[in-house]
Amino acid sequence: MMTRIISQIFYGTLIHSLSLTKLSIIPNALLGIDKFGKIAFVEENITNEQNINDILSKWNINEEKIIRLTKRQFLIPGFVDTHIHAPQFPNAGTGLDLPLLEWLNKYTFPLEKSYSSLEFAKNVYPVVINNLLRNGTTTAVYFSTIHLESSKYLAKLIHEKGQRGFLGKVNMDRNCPNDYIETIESSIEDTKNFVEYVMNLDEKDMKDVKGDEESITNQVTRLVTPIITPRFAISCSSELLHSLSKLAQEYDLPIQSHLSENKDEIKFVKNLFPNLKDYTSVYEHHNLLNQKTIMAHGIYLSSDERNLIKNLKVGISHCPNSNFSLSSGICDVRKLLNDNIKVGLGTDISGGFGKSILDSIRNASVASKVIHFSNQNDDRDNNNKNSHLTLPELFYLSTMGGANLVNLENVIGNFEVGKEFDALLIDPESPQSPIDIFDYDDDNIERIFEKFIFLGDERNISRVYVQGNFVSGTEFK
Ligand SMILES: Nc1nc2[nH]cnc2c(=O)[nH]1
Ligand SMILES: [Zn+2]
Repeated sequence: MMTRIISQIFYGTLIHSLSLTKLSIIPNALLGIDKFGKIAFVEENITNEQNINDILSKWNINEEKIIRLTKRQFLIPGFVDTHIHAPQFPNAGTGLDLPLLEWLNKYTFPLEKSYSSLEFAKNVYPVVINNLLRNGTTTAVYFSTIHLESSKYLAKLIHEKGQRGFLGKVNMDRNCPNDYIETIESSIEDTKNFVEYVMNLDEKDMKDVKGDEESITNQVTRLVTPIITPRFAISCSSELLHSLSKLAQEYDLPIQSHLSENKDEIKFVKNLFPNLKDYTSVYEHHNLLNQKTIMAHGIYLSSDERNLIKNLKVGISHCPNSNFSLSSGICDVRKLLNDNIKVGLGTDISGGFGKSILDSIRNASVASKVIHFSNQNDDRDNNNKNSHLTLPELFYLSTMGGANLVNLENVIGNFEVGKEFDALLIDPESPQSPIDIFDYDDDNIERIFEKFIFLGDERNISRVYVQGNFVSGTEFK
């Protein structure tokens, strides 16, 4: 007897990653979602109405639950932004004339301190989440500021708007302005308060699911998770770093920070921790590196540091727009991948000015080509191991790569049966679409997908789903 209740079906083309190099395009697929937002089935090559009807009756579904995609529309998994500063949104697109440490002091800290006012936060944060959802970011790994009330408000908003989010209250107790700094005691106390508040946000949803008869096989994941967030080694005392690592262990939480982004930053860290071997060792020494840690940037890592990162299963968030915009440098992602290090993409707003992961993909492509031709002379015989990132690789990084960083590789990132449905319905022919399609394209869906990745924008993202829920886009009539 088939008891599982199917709440929605899509009929059309699916595009997703099966591995770093394997992009899968499935035309004429029927994808069913159950009432928990999980993918119940994917049937391939369904080319006639009889086949559709057979599946509908097998699952006891009524025809009205089918959303039929047009010939050129397709579904892709939602994008994962593995590094974004929500409070820096008002600065996006401005202040890109200075390198990191000067940029922080002149532009970033003065903006972030404004979030001591909840009213200020209320004017910014809804815009941030709406904007990201519109751009197809179904999961975001956020920094907020040091402020407890504004950070709680942001967590509640992510939850209400139905985005999947990892949110950290920022911790910093040194080398920052007098009016934007915490004591170690307030930092820890506020972080505990924040963590407990966020953990309770999803309680109700989890209970609703638990109360259901099918709950044992159908547990869904929580949508909003707190993440421990020492800003970076420069702005945290050793004592604070130790206390934060204890907190992460006590609550079994992920951790995020910045690592090896800028040469002056690396020198400063060396001065602050002269007895530790390198920047990565500073975080390791304080027990902050494990498989739940996400470090942004990692541009100047030595092979020893890469080894440590690989062995401890730390993920690197590659934020190429920010790396170009703050003149930080170019991260050699190919080298990280060759070392089997987990990599995802991030926007790093407002170090980077692009709000969409499509922008990160494009900048990651350019960055990898620049690295490739600057390496060409040394590595002529080793072309494959050092080549630029391909389209399947870039797409993997933006979806499955991000899922790996947040340890949700079994929950989101592609359309495997049993995963939760975080997805985007892409319409290359939407009104005002920036994509031109010609007869020459011959309805080749792979070409149209590639055009979306390099030319498309939010106008092509017609509908956005998180855990099966419609969270942004246009309603179907
Ligand atoms: N890009 C970036 N790097 C940082 N390092 C410490 N804080 C920041 C920040 O806000 N942005
Ligand atoms: Zn950052």
